[in-house]
Amino acid sequence: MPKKLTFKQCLVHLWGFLKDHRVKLLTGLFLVLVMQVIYAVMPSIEGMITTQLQLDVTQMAKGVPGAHIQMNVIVRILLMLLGVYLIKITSQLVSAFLLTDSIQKTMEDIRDAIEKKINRLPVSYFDAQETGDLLSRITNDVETVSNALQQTLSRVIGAVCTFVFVSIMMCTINLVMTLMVYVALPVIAMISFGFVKKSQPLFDTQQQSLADLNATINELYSGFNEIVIYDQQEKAKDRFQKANEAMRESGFKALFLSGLIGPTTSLVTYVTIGCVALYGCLQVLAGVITLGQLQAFIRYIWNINDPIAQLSQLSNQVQSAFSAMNRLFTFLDMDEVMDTQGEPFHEPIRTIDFERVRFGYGQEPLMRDVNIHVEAGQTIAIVGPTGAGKTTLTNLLLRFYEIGGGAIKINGRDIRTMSYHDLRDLFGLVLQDAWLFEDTIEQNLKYGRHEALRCEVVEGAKQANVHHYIRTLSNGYDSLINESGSNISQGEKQLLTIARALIKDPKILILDEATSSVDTRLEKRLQSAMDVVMRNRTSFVIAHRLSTIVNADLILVMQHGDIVESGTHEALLEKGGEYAKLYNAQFAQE
Ligand SMILES: Nc1ncnc2c1ncn2[C@@H]1O[C@H](COP(=O)(O)OP(=O)(O)OP(=O)(O)O)[C@@H](O)[C@H]1O
Repeated sequence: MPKKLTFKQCLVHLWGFLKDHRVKLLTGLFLVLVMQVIYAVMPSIEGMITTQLQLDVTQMAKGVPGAHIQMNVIVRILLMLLGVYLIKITSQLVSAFLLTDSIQKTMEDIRDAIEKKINRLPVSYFDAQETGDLLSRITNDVETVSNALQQTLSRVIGAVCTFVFVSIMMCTINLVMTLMVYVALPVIAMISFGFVKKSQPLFDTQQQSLADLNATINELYSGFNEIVIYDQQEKAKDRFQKANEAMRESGFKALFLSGLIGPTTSLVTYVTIGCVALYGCLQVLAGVITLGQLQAFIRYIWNINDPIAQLSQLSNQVQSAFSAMNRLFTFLDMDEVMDTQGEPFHEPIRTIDFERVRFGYGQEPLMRDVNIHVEAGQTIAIVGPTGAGKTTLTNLLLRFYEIGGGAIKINGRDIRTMSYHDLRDLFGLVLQDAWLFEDTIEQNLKYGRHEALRCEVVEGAKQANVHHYIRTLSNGYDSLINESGSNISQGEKQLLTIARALIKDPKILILDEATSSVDTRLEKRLQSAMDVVMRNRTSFVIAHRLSTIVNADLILVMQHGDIVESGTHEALLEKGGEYAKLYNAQFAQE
């Protein structure tokens, strides 16, 4: 398991990904700073209007000759306000554009890197991973980091700047009043952070309850028939009600607690404002500060509370962004398989050999001493009970896993000296669990050879007995296969994968015969398609049907990872060993 990264290491990785977009991002963040300076200065400018009015009115009251409301001064202040307001709006727009653009491009780069990484990871990595986990890494984690950069980063920077700039502005007005606010601030911070800390686990429980509720509903629907048949409706109802109740309870507590933050911090703020206003009025009367400054100061008290509330809420988002970054970058740091830069391999197949091959998925050995010799064009049937190692044998041939000892050779050349591309290009796969992707039938058929012409595709489909079926579809070869491939039957899918193998025309074929029961007509179609695809081709067949076994040039009988018997059908039957037992048992069933 790779080591978790520290916060600093995550930031270093992120900085690396930002390389082409750093200037944009930093300019965007600089503009956030400009916005905060303006935000801090605006109340003081507004206060200047009040101060000017107060001055003019006082002079008029005193009967000073020529005293009047100096509209020109007020208009000048208003124009100044308009100017800074325009700068603020422009900064906001430009910074939003720059941040979004740089962050989305960075996320695109990260997603690209993940996609490339997936292709460079050893197959064994995927054994230990849930597909869902990988998907969530690509989608959710990247999204969380993106949101964190887009919103959280600018909000955190904004909040810190507001705090600093507003503090400076308050100090310039009156130090004692600033101190009074600073006494109240820790109380507000404690309330905010305390409530968030208490409510967060409840929000987590609410999320968990929601997941439980969804799982319960999902099960209720998917297992509806079983629930009814086994008369478990009451139990199912109980489970649903419990999950529902748990969700209500945690949701109520979480919302109630977080809802208390606003009123309680406001209460402390109002008390502070009361005290500051009282002291401030005395200062105004004493002529230490102006009325406009007092007005601005009271605005600042509200403004300085904002960052504290924001930071308390953002702390959770920062944490989850850090976890997401950690998962992403730990994944991107994983060891990759190094491809071999060997001589290209373009010769026709003459021989395939397993020489004293040892292998185990973990510490436990599975194969201890596997020896096979195959001549070009032969059909090799691999038989054995479930878990005997049949699939493993073909996985080793494709070099999905590295062997622990011995060698696998093609034409006498160790496959470890070939590049993955050259090696895997030799093979065609027809597996039980036919894999098709969301695209047209033609694209699916051309998967192994993109340059294949339409006529070659049609020829392949004809040989695989699936052309007529494709013709019955409304769009023929351009018909779309949906995401799960559920709009075609299992048997047809298999015929399509056989056609795909025929179109690729590989030198070696690996065929995992279907065990799922298909109707006799389809079985015949499948059988003859398989015969065609195996004809004159070196083929490894994980065999389940007697016909393949009988006609194979070599039958390998596997047990507990090793080959316990090998030979032709007749020879093995005559021997009366494991194969004979297996064959007779199957024959009795047929
Ligand atoms: N990726 C893996 N990681 C760990 N163990 C594995 C892995 N794949 C297979 N095994 C184990 O190796 C042994 C051989 O498995 P393999 O799939 O090769 O058998 P098989 O003969 O093809 O079985 P089946 O007919 O059921 O497909 C089994 O004990 C299996 O549990």
